[in-house]
Order: sequence, then C-alpha cells, then structure tokens
Amino acid sequence: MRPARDFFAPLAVGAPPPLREIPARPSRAIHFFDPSNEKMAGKVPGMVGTVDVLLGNLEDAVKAANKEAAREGLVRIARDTAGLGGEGAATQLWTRVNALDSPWVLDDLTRLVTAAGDRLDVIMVPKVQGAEDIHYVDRLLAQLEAKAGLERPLMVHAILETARGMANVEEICGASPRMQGLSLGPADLAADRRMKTTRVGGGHPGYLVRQDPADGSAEAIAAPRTSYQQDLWHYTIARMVDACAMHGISAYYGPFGDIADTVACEDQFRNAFLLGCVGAWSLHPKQVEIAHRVFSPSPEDVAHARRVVAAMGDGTGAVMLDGKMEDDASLKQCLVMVELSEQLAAADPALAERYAAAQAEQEASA
Ligand SMILES: CC(C)(COP(=O)(O)OP(=O)(O)OC[C@H]1O[C@@H](n2cnc3c(N)ncnc32)[C@H](O)[C@@H]1OP(=O)(O)O)[C@@H](O)C(=O)NCCC(=O)NCCSC(=O)C[C@](C)(O)C(=O)O
Ligand SMILES: [Mg+2]
Repeated sequence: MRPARDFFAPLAVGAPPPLREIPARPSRAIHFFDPSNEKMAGKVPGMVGTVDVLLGNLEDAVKAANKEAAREGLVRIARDTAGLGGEGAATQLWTRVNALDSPWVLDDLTRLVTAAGDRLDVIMVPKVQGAEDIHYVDRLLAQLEAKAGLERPLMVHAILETARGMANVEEICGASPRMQGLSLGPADLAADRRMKTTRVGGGHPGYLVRQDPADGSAEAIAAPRTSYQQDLWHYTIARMVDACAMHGISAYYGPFGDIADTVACEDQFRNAFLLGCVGAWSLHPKQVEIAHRVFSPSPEDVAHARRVVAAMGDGTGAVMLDGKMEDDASLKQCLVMVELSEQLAAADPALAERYAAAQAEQEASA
C-alpha cells in the first residue's frame, strides 16, 4: 500500500513533482488528427489558436502499417508547430497512444516523452480497465520524464471503453495525481457490453419509451402512439461525471461518428454539457465549432447567473427573482456557470465580448 503522504511524491528520481491541482484550461473540443495522414496533418498549423486541443491520434483509426509514421509525424508536429502545446500555448497538444496490450505503446510513450515531452500536455490512454493500468503508465512516465529532464509533469486522460473500466471508474480517477479526466469511448464500450448498436456514439431509434394505450383494447394497442427516443448514454455519462467530480478532474463526452448529422451531434454534446462534461471530441473540422459553442455557457445564462449572484448578497438566505426562489444552492449553481465563463473568456476574446454584450444588455434593461 502506498501511504497517503507519498501520493504526491515523484515516482522516479529526477522526475518533476506531480501537480497538486489539474490546471483549468479550456478543452471544449479535443480535435483528433492522424499524424500519418499528410493532408490531415497539413491542416494542423492552421488550426492552432482556433481549437482548444489538438490531439495526435496513434491508436484506432490509424492503420497498423502507419503506426510508426504517425508517431514520427507527431514528434515533428510537436517540435515544429508554433503555439502548439506546452505552458501557455494557444492550443494544447494531446496524444492518444496505442492500447496497453498492443505492440506499439511502449515505443509510443518512450519516443514521444523523450523527443517532445515538453510540448505535450496530456496523454490519453485507451481501454483503461482499472487503477493498475494507470499505475503502469504513471511510473513509466516518471522514468521517461526524468530521462528527458522535463520540468513539468505530463497529465493522463483515460478512455472508458470496457465494462471493467466502468465498474472501476472511481479507482481509475483516483489512481494518480496525473489524472486529468475521462472520456466516454462509446464504440468499444458498446461492443464490450454486448450492446446491439453499430454506431460511434449518439442515440438509436429503437431505444425508446412509448405512450400508454388509451385502454387495453387491441385497437388502442395498435393505434399510433407517441414514442420518445431515449439517451443510450445517460447512465454512463452520469456515472463518469460523478467519478470525475469526486476526484476534481474533468469529464468529456467522446466522439460522435455521424459527421453529416451536425444537429444530433449538437444535441448529444449539449446533453453531456448539461450533465457536467466540459468538452467532447471533434473528428472532423466541422465539429470544432459545435463543441466550442455547446460547451461555452450561453451569454444569456451567464448574465442571469450574475444577477442571481448579485441578488444573493452575502450568499445566505432566500430571495425572489423573476418569481423564482433563489438560495444558497441555486447561488452555487450560478457560480459554476460564472466561473466557467470567466475561465473560457480569458482564453477566447470573441466569447468574452459576447458575455460583456449580454451583461450590458441585461444591466440596461434592469
Ligand atoms: C471521418 C473522416 C474519415 C472523414 O474524412 P474525409 O476526408 O472523408 O472528410 P472530408 O469531409 O472529405 O474532409 C474535408 C477536408 O477536411 C480534412 N479533414 C478531415 N478530417 C480532418 C481532421 N480530423 N483534422 C484535420 N483535417 C481533416 C480532409 O483532409 C479534407 O481536406 P481537403 O479539403 O484539403 O481535401 C476523417 O475526418 C477522420 O479520419 N477523422 C478522424 C477519425 C478518428 O480520429 N477516429 C478515431 C477517434 S473515434 C474512436 O476511436 C472511437 C473510440 C473512442 O475509440 C470508441 O468509441 O471506442
Ligand atoms: Mg475505442
């Protein structure tokens, strides 16, 4: 057993001390690209400053024959792209390494950390099953950081894509001070759970509830009745959000594979935002704008939240605002919104302007 006082001790001689708190940086869209795909990789420099996170993907969706080219391509991009990755960069640089049972992951970690570790912010680990997977990566990263002389520890993000990973979600979040967050991996998770879907994220028209029949007659049962499609991922996301909140780390939706259906993508992202997630993945350039918009609280909501904060004075007691009761607990919800808006506005001048305009409009109408 590791004693509590050693939780924040470096796991290798010469490795940087682990962070006490995960820095709150905007990560509304984690944009995936394949560094071995020249056309896609060529778009990366132009995306710096326009997307919160660029992620060089080395795992699924990269052909086995291209694994080494992807790894080397990512090292080149990390070294050569101004403003990408590292302390204070306009856009964070993350990677998704290959799975821990694959023949590639040891070289992925060794090469990336020693050749470009100072430019990488977060390492996403797929198919995490339990704390033991995080412990393995934790120690290895410490050894590599010491070897590379890094001064800033790398953070780790786990993808939940197995039933075992879901069952162990709390211990995964608390396995290391490196833990930055979790994402839902809906395709692998569906397969592992033996769900009967064939999509990457999103709903399914067969997963629904139907209005009761008017009576028990055969005619009423056969008559058209309203049905409502349900969210297949509600339980999983809510569970993931609780585990992350308990450990002070961030939850993310993951991918939405129907690139053409921008409307359903927005709906799924918004559900995740409302339930407590801070971002989602973008697989195609057109999903970046959706994620940035959906995971930024709306200017109207922020202006309203500020009114509640002002009306609550010292933060105790109950007041009436627009016919609604506000008290200590609604104040806390409003503070979540205000703090997130301030954090995002600090890095997004266009959003800051929209917040200021909504605030001015609200003050003018008061
Ligand atoms: C879906 C695909 C095949 C459509 O690719 P396309 O070329 O057919 O699309 P397009 O609409 O024709 O592309 C328009 C332009 O955008 C470019 N482009 C297109 N995508 C990107 C991109 N991401 N980043 C930068 N540029 C991009 C593309 O090269 C093209 O450039 P051009 O106008 O100069 O010809 C392509 O977008 C793609 O490969 N995206 C990434 C897919 C990916 O990373 N998948 C893995 C994550 S999901 C997952 O792993 C599951 C999970 C979590 O593990 C689990 O649930 O279990
Ligand atoms: Mg997967």
